[in-house]
Amino acid sequence: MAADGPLYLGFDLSTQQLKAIVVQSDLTVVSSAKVDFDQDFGAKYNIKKGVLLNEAEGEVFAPVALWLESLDLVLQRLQDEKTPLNRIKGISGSCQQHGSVYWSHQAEELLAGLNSDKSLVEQLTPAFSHPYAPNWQDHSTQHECDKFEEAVGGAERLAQITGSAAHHRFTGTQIMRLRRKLPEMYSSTSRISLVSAFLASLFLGSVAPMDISDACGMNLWDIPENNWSQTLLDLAAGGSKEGGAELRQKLGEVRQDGGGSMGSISSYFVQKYGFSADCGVAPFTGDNPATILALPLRPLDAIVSLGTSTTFLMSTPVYKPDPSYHFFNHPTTPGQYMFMLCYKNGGLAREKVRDVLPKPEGADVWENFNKAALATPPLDVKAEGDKAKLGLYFYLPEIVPNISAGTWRYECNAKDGSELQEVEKPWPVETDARAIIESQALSMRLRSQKLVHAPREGLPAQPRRVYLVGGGSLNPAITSVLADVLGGADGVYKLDVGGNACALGGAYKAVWAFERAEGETFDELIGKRWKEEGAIQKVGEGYKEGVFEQYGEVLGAFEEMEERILKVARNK
Ligand SMILES: Nc1ncnc2c1ncn2[C@@H]1O[C@H](COP(=O)(O)OP(=O)(O)O)[C@@H](O)[C@H]1O
Ligand SMILES: O=C(CO)[C@@H](O)[C@H](O)COP(=O)(O)O
Repeated sequence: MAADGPLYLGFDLSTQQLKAIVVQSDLTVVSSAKVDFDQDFGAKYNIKKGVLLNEAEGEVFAPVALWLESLDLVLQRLQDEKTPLNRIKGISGSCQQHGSVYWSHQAEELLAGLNSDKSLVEQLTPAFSHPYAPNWQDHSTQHECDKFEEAVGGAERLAQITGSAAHHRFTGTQIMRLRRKLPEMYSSTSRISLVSAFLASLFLGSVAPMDISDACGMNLWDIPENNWSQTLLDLAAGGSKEGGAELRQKLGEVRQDGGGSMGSISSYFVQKYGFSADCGVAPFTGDNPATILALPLRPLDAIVSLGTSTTFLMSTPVYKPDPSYHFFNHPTTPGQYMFMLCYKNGGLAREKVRDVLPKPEGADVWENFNKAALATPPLDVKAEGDKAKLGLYFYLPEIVPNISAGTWRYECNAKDGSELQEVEKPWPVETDARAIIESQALSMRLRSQKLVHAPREGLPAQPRRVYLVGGGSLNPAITSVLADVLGGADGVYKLDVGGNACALGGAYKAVWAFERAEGETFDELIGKRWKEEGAIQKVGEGYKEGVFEQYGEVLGAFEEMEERILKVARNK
């Protein structure tokens, strides 16, 4: 670490962890720390994988107090690492998307008057009108989703307005349901923050405005009009104009600039952890928008984030919304958009398949899963004439396609996907290891095919580079199978920070926010300072002629399998 010069701090408040990462102006990482919610606070808050469940209603939520305690703990851990917090010039971060935090009428006063001799949790509990934040895995809002689509004339139209069809986890539908279920809580709420604005507010000592990219995860922000949708605000607030106006106040302004400073850090952090009083707080954003800031992403590059959720991300100048995926404003660059696919059945679903296999004797819990995945050929086609195997492994109700929990196994002709039929009895558990990764990747390939074109003459349409991030990117078998299906004309790369990509994106956002020259874009500034060497590692050649096409042959059958399952679900 250089002995002087400014440092920047990035956070990631995701489902299972709070991570912090400190970088220099030249983007070198100098320090990091993390709190694992289950390990550090599992017993105290009775959480599993970071959340609490009310299965009867499909509710998934996290205690806000857990996050307050985790923030003090992660800062203490950074201090224990001897991180020179006094040199931190700016803070930003990334947080799980869609979650909402409900502030009470005392919030501003309590945030402004924090005493550094006490902890955040001791002082801020009365600052919230609701002790829980709905989590993105919540699926309690089907009724509200139907109302959102009805209100504007269907899923297609809602996607044109807000960038997405109605989704269970999106904040507008969550607010609408909570207002109906807990009217007193709603009326004693002064402000509602997304998780990103909540964490920024703690640092700012005042409720922070929402971020222009994260606001697109609510089904309330009209992207083409660049304003809240009055129709949707009115609906979420119970159907009246007065209700809609009140909700607009609770949500507050959306900050249009992803950079700059929103103000300096609260004296609580200066006194308790030795931050400089000049340290500034930049807007925080969602974890997926921050992931596309972890490296200079070029058009046709794709990022696959293998966290608790699996997401597929691309940056694009064209706004082409569709009900089966999401568009968000880009977190730093006006006129650019982020394309996203999001799956609930990501890391946890792969763990379920892993746990059916015999437990490995060594320390690597993934050993047997990986052996099985790599020993199985693509689609389990071992010889000419073998049927291709396709499965769906939804341990939680899925987002796209909107299918309830279940597992399905089908076979079809490997040459053209014809003669698709459900298999009578499950195939060996070893086959599932490769099939679940293939299934997740086929879904991404199917839904992103309209956004990609041939990177070079003579190649089929596919991404140029595929970057893998998140916990699952540490796994060589998962990365290899994903690469077989998705291609990637210039190879498949893993970000060397593994599970820390969005925290790093948050830290880079802070660098740009405070060091940008007049008019300098994020990509210009980061592009100049980012060195490929040491930041990314090539983990696969990507496009494999023959194998890529083999998966292409069954893409139609995969889509048909989903449609058949959806039809059965609809007729139930
Ligand atoms: N070696 C590994 N192989 C496969 N999956 C892994 C490995 N290490 C971590 N994971 C997965 O990564 C997930 C957590 O990823 P992370 O990006 O830290 O999550 P989040 O940001 O959602 O909290 C876990 O659910 C776990 O399944
Ligand atoms: O719901 C979404 C995106 O729409 C999730 O991607 C969440 O943003 C949380 O992600 P993790 O990082 O915890 O997996």
